[in-house]
Amino acid sequence: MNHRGELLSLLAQKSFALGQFKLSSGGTSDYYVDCRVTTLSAAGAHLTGLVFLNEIRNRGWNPAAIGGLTMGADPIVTAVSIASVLEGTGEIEGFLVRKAEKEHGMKNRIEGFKGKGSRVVIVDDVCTTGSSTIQAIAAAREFGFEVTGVMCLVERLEAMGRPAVESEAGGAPFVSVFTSDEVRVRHVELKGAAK
Ligand SMILES: O=P(O)(O)OC[C@H]1O[C@H](OP(=O)(O)OP(=O)(O)O)[C@H](O)[C@@H]1O
Ligand SMILES: O=C(O)c1cc(=O)[nH]c(=O)[nH]1
Repeated sequence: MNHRGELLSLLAQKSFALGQFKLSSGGTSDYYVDCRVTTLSAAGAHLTGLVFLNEIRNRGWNPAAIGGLTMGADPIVTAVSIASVLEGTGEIEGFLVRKAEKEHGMKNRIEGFKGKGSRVVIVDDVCTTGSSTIQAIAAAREFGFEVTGVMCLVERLEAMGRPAVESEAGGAPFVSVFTSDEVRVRHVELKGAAK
């Protein structure tokens, strides 16, 4: 199995759950993808870094940095920056966007990489309404980054967040690695095989 297939299986096994869940937007859903269980696992972090890096390179984006809204983006950002060193394809720095500006110290909203004018990729683990991704894009632009692409690990198509994200991205492509439907199908397949 390739890295993308392995990552899909991990998400399906570790992160996907059926049930009644309240979402960040205030909506409800009959399923949830707790991506952090995957992106913070040793194997999942490794695969996440490789799969995102591969997508970034295949699209020819060549960003100076990758970043996103804490905390869904946190493990993805670190995984990609480490993978960029290990793969020797050119280093990609990391930054995180706080939900609100820090009130003491340097009073930062953006933590980590601070190369104003640099090309960056914005990431999140899940895109539902797109509100979190949109906040990260807006904060990155306000800081002085140029957003060259936007990525999420799992896109929940039924929530129809894509048009809003694409509008905020202003022409930068929005790429999802998986749809939640793909994760659900793999989850059901693996459950069936385990019986
Ligand atoms: O597309 P949206 O409607 O914004 O929903 C998706 C967001 O929800 C989750 O974060 P959450 O708000 O639970 O916060 P957390 O990362 O701090 O746990 C997830 O990590 C995404 O960032
Ligand atoms: O919309 C959300 O809050 C959300 C959905 C989901 O499946 N996973 C997640 O981490 N957040």
